[in-house]
Amino acid sequence: MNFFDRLHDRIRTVDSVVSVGLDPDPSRIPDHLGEYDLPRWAFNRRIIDATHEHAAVYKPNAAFYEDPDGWAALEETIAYAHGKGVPVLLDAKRADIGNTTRQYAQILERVDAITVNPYMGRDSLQPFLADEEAGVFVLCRTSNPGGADFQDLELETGERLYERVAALADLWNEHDNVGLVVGATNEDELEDLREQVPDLPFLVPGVGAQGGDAEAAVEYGLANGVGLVNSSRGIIFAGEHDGERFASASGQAAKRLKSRLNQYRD
Ligand SMILES: O=c1ccn([C@@H]2O[C@H](COP(=O)(O)O)[C@@H](O)[C@H]2O)c(=O)[nH]1
Repeated sequence: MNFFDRLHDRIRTVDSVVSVGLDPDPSRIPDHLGEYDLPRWAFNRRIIDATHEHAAVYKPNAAFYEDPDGWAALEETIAYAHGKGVPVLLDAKRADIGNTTRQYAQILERVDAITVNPYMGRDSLQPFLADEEAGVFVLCRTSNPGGADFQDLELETGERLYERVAALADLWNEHDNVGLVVGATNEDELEDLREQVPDLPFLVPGVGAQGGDAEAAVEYGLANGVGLVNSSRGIIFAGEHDGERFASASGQAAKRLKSRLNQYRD
């Protein structure tokens, strides 16, 4: 079954478009979890237990797992999320030349969806796009301040670079498996892109810690009711100073975000 059909079902089941970002910064994990072999996994397990009823997906960012214990923590996290029935979107921003990108795409055997970087062009994304079951979210207009440096450049045609990316991603969507990453911090661009590509679901990061606009994220992020609004630190570190009660604080934060976003859903 296609990722976006699975996501549609998941959104209906939990009545939520919240993507819970699993970015377990080791410097912020509660001290008492330090006694575990894999503190990041111990942390994520508790976060998943507390948030899964509100999570449309989990979005681990690969940056927080790129060391031997990290890979192990990520494997456990993916299996546990799947055990709870929650799809996993790996935020890895992948793509490279042919043989390398084919290797990168192997990860789709273990996760449901991935973020990719379009900068190297279509061939660098081909093995991801060819996987009909997986969701492929193409970076389009990112939430960071420097996102404008390249993405807002005006091309000879008069389009912005991010608009060209959206147009190409729409063409690459032969298997209905492509979405865009568009930050909640860019309200005008969100609106512009929704008009340009009405059928592509967006992954919208940047609400919560980055201060993006939750209403715009929902209004423009969803295509036919399908799309994702991500918060990572705002959920998983909501109870950073609550000691052993950190996980229940994250559950409450996920529930609050779900309710807030649901106000704006049709
Ligand atoms: O444009 C982008 C693309 C990806 N991200 C990622 O989303 C989360 C956001 O974390 P918060 O703690 O909610 O700010 C993180 O993994 C980023 O790498 C993004 O923020 N913006």
